[in-house]
Amino acid sequence: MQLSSEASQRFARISAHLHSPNLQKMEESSLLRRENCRAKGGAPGFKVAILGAAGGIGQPLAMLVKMNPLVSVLHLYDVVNSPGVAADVSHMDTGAVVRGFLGQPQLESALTGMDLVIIPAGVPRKPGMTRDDLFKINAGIVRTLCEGIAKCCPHAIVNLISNPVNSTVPIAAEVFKKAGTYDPKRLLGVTNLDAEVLGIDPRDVDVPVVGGHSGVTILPLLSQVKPACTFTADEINYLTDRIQNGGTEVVEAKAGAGSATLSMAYGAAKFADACLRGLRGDAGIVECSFVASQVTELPFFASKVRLGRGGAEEVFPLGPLSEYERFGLEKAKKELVESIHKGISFIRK
Ligand SMILES: NC(=O)c1ccc[n+]([C@@H]2O[C@H](COP(=O)([O-])OP(=O)(O)OC[C@H]3O[C@@H](n4cnc5c(N)ncnc54)[C@H](O)[C@@H]3O)[C@@H](O)[C@H]2O)c1
Ligand SMILES: O=C(O)C[C@H](O)C(=O)O
Repeated sequence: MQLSSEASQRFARISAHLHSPNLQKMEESSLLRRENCRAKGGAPGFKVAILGAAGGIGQPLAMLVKMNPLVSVLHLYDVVNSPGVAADVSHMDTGAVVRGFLGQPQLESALTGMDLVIIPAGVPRKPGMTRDDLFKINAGIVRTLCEGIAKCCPHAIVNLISNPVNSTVPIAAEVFKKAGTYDPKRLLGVTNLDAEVLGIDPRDVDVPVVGGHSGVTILPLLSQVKPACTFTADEINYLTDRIQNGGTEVVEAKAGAGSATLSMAYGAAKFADACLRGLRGDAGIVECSFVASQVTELPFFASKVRLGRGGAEEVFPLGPLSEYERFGLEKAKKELVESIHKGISFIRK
């Protein structure tokens, strides 16, 4: 086939590149150039690491974060399979430079220089288990990963997904306190999935879901729903139960194959995007998250927070509660105090 002169020149240029003796150096320099590229709109791109990136949440989350124009570098870390996930995701034609890191020896390289670290590492529930049943395995995983964060990217914002969140966030806080790097504004438990099981189009409704992330600690404030509407007592009981047990519904439906992964990856990607827009300095970024808090007498609590350059820069109070919600709040706090104490004493023991 006779190539046109322009096509043959282009072919010659590509062939010269592919056969160039310093191809690897050229590729690295182009990756470095992209790494420092400006995100859309001229702001610097952010560097994000996912720890547990080969998991049921980690893989779709990696894909969704790779699609985020605010991300210039994406590090995918796991103890298995992360090089393959990185190779796969790197073929997406979006801006972020993707690298894979495998196992403890590569944890520090995965973390160094990161702006945001998302942690879905750890085992999920099987039917009949509570999230607290995951503590004995996941507590140690979260401790080790957070020790790496304290050493390699102490100023990164941390999005903690690993359950039991009501205990893993206190664990992370204690690790950071021991390392002298603790900034309560930069440690956020991911609980936004709870608000998306209302059974109505979540794009049309906003309900603050406060407290924690397990059973009765998940407290939807239906009296504060926007747009405003009133529910009957039966509807309030039904909706509250659906939201508190949304995760368990998925665990039972998956019948041993795990818990929410695709919906969690979506929720976590949205939450990470909110954190990055806050880091960029956007105003009015408000999400619910399990954070260090003075909203109640407990040291940690989930409520609406305003995300900014410093992380959760403002923690909002609960606002007016119905009698049903005040009762639910006392039940939530009773369980939460135990979970928080369990996390803290795991490190302080
Ligand atoms: N916060 C929430 O709303 C929410 C929602 C869903 C799931 N979860 C929790 O997220 C966690 C992950 O769930 P999943 O379905 O993705 O599980 P999964 O088993 O599919 O994936 C977990 C991944 O973590 C990795 N991993 C294990 N030990 C590790 C370590 N030391 N360092 C790095 N990676 C490690 C595994 O290799 C695996 O790839 C579970 O604890 C689950 O309960 C939380
Ligand atoms: O339910 C689980 O165990 C996973 C997660 O916490 C969820 O709410 O989906």
